[in-house]
Amino acid sequence: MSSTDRLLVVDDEPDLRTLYELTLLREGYSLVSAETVAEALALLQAESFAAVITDMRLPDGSGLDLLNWLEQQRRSERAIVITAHGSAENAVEALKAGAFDYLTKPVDLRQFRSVVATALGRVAGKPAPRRDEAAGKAKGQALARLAGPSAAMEQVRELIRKVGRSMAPVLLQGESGTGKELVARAIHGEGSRADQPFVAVNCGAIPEQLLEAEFFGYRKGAFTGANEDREGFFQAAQGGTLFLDEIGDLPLAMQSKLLRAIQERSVRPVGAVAELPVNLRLLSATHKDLAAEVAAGRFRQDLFYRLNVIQIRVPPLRERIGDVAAISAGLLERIARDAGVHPVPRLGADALARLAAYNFPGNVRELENVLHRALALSGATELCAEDLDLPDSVSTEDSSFGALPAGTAPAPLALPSEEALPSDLAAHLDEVERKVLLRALAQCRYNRTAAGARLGLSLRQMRYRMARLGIQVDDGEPPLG
Ligand SMILES: Nc1ncnc2c1ncn2[C@@H]1O[C@H](COP(=O)(O)OP(=O)(O)OP(=O)(O)O)[C@@H](O)[C@H]1O
Repeated sequence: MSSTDRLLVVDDEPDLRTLYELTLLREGYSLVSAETVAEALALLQAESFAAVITDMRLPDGSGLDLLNWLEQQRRSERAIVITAHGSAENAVEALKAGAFDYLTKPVDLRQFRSVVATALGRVAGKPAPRRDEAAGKAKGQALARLAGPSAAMEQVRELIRKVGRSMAPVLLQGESGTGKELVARAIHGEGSRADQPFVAVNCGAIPEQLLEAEFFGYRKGAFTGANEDREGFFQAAQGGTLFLDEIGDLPLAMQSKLLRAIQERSVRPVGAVAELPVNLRLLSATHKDLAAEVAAGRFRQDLFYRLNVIQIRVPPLRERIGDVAAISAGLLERIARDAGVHPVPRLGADALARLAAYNFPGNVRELENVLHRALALSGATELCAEDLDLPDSVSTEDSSFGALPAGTAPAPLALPSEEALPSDLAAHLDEVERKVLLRALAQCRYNRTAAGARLGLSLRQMRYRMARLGIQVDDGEPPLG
């Protein structure tokens, strides 16, 4: 038994201590117990542990005292805090104070085993850490992709490294296209579960009536068309990270169900009788001001509180325009590689100056689109300002375009002012979207995945949009009707 398997359990109730001890011993850990903060500190001073599992309420203080001590001493122990049932404040407080994760009383032993295993980078029931070469390589990749030398980006990367070490929920706030999903991937990549699944969901892209089935899965026969059991996003992300993008778009009814799943750490598939335990890290993102949404009654305060344990603001590109050169270099390399273009084109000095003078309402995604188009149209090894085809100026009022959902913000966004206003905006936008989808599909030989990728959409999002607009395409075949 190596010292990496040694645990410290702190609880003043003898029965609970015995229960935890038996459970952990059966999993193959060695452990020591303490009844008070003072005893625990004495043990911590004498040796180091892989993890500390502590009750929140202790006779001579609180679990937070231990957390603060671990933090001050820069100790490497991961802390798991056990809080009273229904005490969201305690759980959130513990996570903010640096706890790796928390459990609520009465402790579900399956959950207990799984949370401890996660803290130790193991899979419950299996003694050896399940980390392989490939995972090692995946770790840090997204963080490395997050380019930009600005102080703002450096701060974001620093926060990612820090929060990567715990299971605390993180809310990413930022305009559309600023890189929130990339930040989420980087947090996942920095964590102990980088080799487990990362599931990204665009909450705004799922029709309301399908939300529950998509999130929690369903059982065969639960509704017409449910011909087989299907797992939901929660089950797919089991052991890893679930990233809920555009969380502000979730309807209130679904917000309640999500809150319940977070509190209970279990989900019930539509049509199922039993709950399934889930153990995952929840990251969410929004371009909205969620606090204002709460004030307006459109977002549940208790859910906001649960999601917003740690907040990372991803600043708009115009606030860190000095990042444009470094981000462009990385993007050009990727675009050229995907397109099989050699050598990778450079940006000329005039092109860089042009980019630096633009205010990028669509942020990094817009920059990516601009470079995509420039590379496709130019063919030269050095791109000049003209190849970028940027509008002369975009006033800051136009930056509301930055808030358009993913994939609907072509670059650059300037509406021809002479064009007559549509009498039915929704129908007009549907028509625009239909045309864009059809064009992308045609350009990608009717391959939905490739067409989706061109528009910044996943295959799932692409399917929803196509179904909504009645576009029927089988991969590789032109549309029917
Ligand atoms: N700092 C960066 N360095 C390199 N590439 C970046 C950076 N930030 C964003 N990108 C790239 O820009 C594109 C848009 O980023 P991403 O999808 O993460 O934005 P988002 O904020 O999640 O957008 P939305 O809110 O619309 O979903 C992606 O291709 C991403 O890889």
